[in-house]
Amino acid sequence: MAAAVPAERDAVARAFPEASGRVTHRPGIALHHAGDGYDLLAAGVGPALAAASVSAALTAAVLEDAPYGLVVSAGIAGGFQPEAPVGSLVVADVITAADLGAESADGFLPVTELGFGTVTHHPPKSLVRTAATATGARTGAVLTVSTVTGTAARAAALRARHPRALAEAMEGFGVAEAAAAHGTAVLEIRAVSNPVGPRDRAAWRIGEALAALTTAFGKLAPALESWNRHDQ
Ligand SMILES: O=C(O)c1cccc(C(=O)CC[C@H]2O[C@@H](n3cnc4c(=O)[nH]cnc43)[C@H](O)[C@@H]2O)c1
Repeated sequence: MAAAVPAERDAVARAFPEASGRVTHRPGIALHHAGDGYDLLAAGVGPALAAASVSAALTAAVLEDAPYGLVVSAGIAGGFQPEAPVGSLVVADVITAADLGAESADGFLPVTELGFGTVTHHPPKSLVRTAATATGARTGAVLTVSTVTGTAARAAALRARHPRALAEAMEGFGVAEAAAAHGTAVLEIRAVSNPVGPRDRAAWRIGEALAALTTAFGKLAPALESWNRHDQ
């Protein structure tokens, strides 16, 4: 599981009360072992550091002959209103880099329209279903942005480009790129701490979202045990 910051990682860790608290250091990362085969990583804020950290974890695991079967990007997020209210959970059926591209007179052009790379990753459908059923999360697109939305105009523009967007956060696409490079399945689950829209940091309900994340992982971890990645 890759969160951005230690507070998010520790919220997930609270869903594993029997965990030893053992920490393994590998180049560039610290892996907190939660038991049941889960390692928890504070991968950093933003898609670039998240990708670098997750890639380091995946590579270290392969070199130790214990490759991961799944990477989960998890944390708090902004929720598009009214579909994703504060305190609710969102599981991504599409992980999209929303600001990876170029501006033009005709509007935003994703890098794919410039002839490069990708802007979307699709977690396995059966995994999304399993996670959403277990946690009660809504499913939809989760956007990855490098700039937190701070105006109603920007929120509206993102929704116009991504009508299925339920949430925005800053790491999912980076985590998914690293997972894809290693041929590992990815899932993104987010607890909504604030509405996407005019910046009002004082209104972020971080404690409520972190508690929702703990509850979600308490249900998600056992559900993932039975998930079969070939049943997509
Ligand atoms: O200040 C704290 O106590 C605290 C505890 C946990 C997390 C934080 C963060 O600031 C996490 C940053 C992280 O959250 C995601 N996020 C949350 N809301 C949004 C949003 O509206 N737009 C984009 N990203 C959002 C994001 O993934 C950040 O990395 C603080």
